[in-house]
Amino acid sequence: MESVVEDVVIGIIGGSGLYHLDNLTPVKDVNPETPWGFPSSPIKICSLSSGTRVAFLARHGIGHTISPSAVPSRANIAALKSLGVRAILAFSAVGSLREDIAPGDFALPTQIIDRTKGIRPASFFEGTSVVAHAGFGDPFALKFVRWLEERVRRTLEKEGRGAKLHTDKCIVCMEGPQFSTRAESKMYRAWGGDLINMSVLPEAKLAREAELSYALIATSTDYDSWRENEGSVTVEDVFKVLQANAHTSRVVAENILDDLQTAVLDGGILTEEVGCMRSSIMPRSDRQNEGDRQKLKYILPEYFV
Ligand SMILES: CSC[C@H]1O[C@H](OP(=O)(O)O)[C@H](O)[C@@H]1O
Ligand SMILES: Nc1ncnc2[nH]cnc12
Repeated sequence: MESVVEDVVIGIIGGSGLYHLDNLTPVKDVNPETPWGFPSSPIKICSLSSGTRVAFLARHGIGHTISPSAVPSRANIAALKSLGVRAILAFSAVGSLREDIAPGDFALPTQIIDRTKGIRPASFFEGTSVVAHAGFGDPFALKFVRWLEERVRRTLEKEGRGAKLHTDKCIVCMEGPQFSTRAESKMYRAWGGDLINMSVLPEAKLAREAELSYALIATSTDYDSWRENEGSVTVEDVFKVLQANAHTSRVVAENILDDLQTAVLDGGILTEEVGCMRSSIMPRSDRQNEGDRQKLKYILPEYFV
């Protein structure tokens, strides 16, 4: 197991367009091998000018070589936890299902609709003899999300690009890799979806199982395919906005990470997730396989002694 990287308690997961945080100073790369394999890319430990260090991971690999269905999310979450990370701030390029969420706007979702197709390993307990049912009614760490709201909004205002922050939104996570049909896009709107991506699951579920606080900054790139008389989304549309959104994401990270480090170390924004698996794992039985318990110890050392 990779040893804890001193002082690193925040993990950043960068999505499409956000493959590095080059406004921070690189300290070193680490590449922990977990019981679920290696993460998408080596993890970059980066430092702010204050000395605050964070762990950055590119979800699709540095050269965007991993498609959303093939992202090794279990290895990603386990690797971050093994370094000592306690809160994950993830970024994602998303489609907008609402007129008022324009390309270039940012959003902090609080709910998810799962439209993945069961082909992604979605639990650390899958394939083991240990059964657990993590609570997922509130799929994001709500205290962490609330903490972010004011700070992200202020940063967007200060940056002056006109990007708005939308809160309390519902994100649909689809399988892909193809984009949605027009009928699906309209159906998601009727269901109450506001945003759509291909990445928030199983990432958010695995963070919960590993007792990590997880929040997503959704950066809007397009209007998906629901608008009458408009073309349906293409990668070309997404790319038109991706670089500007990635730049703003780096500015947001740089502006909030010092305060976030303090908040995480205080523990004030972590209270919901820490300890949540204690009541989610089925009681120990002598039928549980010892090898499985050792594997799970990697993410939950308190429960698998
Ligand atoms: C490049 S468009 C579709 C692709 O972009 C998003 O990636 P990420 O969430 O990692 O920013 C979306 O989820 C899809 O994977
Ligand atoms: N319209 C869209 N659908 C799914 N994922 C996306 N990522 C960016 N735009 C998207």
